[in-house]
Amino acid sequence: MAWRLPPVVTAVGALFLNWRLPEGNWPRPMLVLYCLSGMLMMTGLMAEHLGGAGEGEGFMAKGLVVVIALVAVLATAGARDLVLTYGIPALALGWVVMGQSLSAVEWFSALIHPMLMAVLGIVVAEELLRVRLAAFAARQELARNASTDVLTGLANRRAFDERLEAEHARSLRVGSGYALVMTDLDHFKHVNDTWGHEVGDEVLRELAQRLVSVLRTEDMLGRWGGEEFMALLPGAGEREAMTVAEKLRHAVADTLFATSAGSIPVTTSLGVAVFRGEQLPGMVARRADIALYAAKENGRNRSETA
Ligand SMILES: Nc1nc2c(ncn2[C@@H]2O[C@H](COP(=O)(O)OP(=O)(O)OP(=O)(O)O)[C@@H](O)[C@H]2O)c(=O)[nH]1
Repeated sequence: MAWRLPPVVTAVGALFLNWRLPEGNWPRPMLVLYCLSGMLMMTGLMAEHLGGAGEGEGFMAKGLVVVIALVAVLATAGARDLVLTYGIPALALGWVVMGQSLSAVEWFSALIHPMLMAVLGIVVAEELLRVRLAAFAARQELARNASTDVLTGLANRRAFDERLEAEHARSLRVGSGYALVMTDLDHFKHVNDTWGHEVGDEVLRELAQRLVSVLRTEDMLGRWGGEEFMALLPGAGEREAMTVAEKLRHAVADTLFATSAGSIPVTTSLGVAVFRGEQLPGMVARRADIALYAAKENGRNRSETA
């Protein structure tokens, strides 16, 4: 009874804490304590059994089931806690065994199984942790790929739309507002036709970097279509958005693009639209598109506002 009481007390304690402090910092230390008390219970039952005064093997088997369940939960966090929860009971057991006048063979047979289990448990726990971390990293990578444009590394259309919808909803709710700046390369077909698609791709990558370097951290740039990019400027009004559009335009036009085919002059046209309480974000984007069309019509390498 004395051996079985500590795991019960810690289990009840965990339930109590879960009730009183659901957001507290207690689950991990409590789990370690829970596991340690279970391991000590098992050690105690084994020691008594070895000393001849013990409860039968049936009790040990039941205790073992409890211990396996506890350790399995703790093992998912790696070997760190297991070294403690295995180590202390193993030392206690060694101490008990040494205190008895046993032959070397009896010593060995008493200690070999717990020791073997401890080593195996620690190895398995580390391996489990490694597998779990690898699976987590793979999931993160998958999520990143699903929202990233492969060529430029920018947010793809899907990821941009998600952010735009969130910003639009926020603007409708609290009136914060935002602006969209749509950017399109001028005569990009000519770049592809003259220097090839590879060089066209190099231009797109360099363009993405230059545009990002102009924007603030809270802004977002996404690849909207083939050679179209869209910037979302939270909280921006028309004047501010036009200033940003001009900065973007200069960042492209003022310095030649260094490509594998040599230095190429590149320009962009930009269309600006500011949120005006439209019901759908697509309506704002549509106005940015119309402004961009006007910029193309008015001679390219310029910014226009809707
Ligand atoms: N290299 C490369 N080219 C692309 C990509 N996506 C779209 N394009 C090209 O972008 C060009 C767009 O051509 P147009 O729509 O005629 O526009 P433009 O030549 O830029 O002319 P304006 O927009 O009117 O100034 C086409 O040649 C497409 O093949 C891409 O990922 N890589």
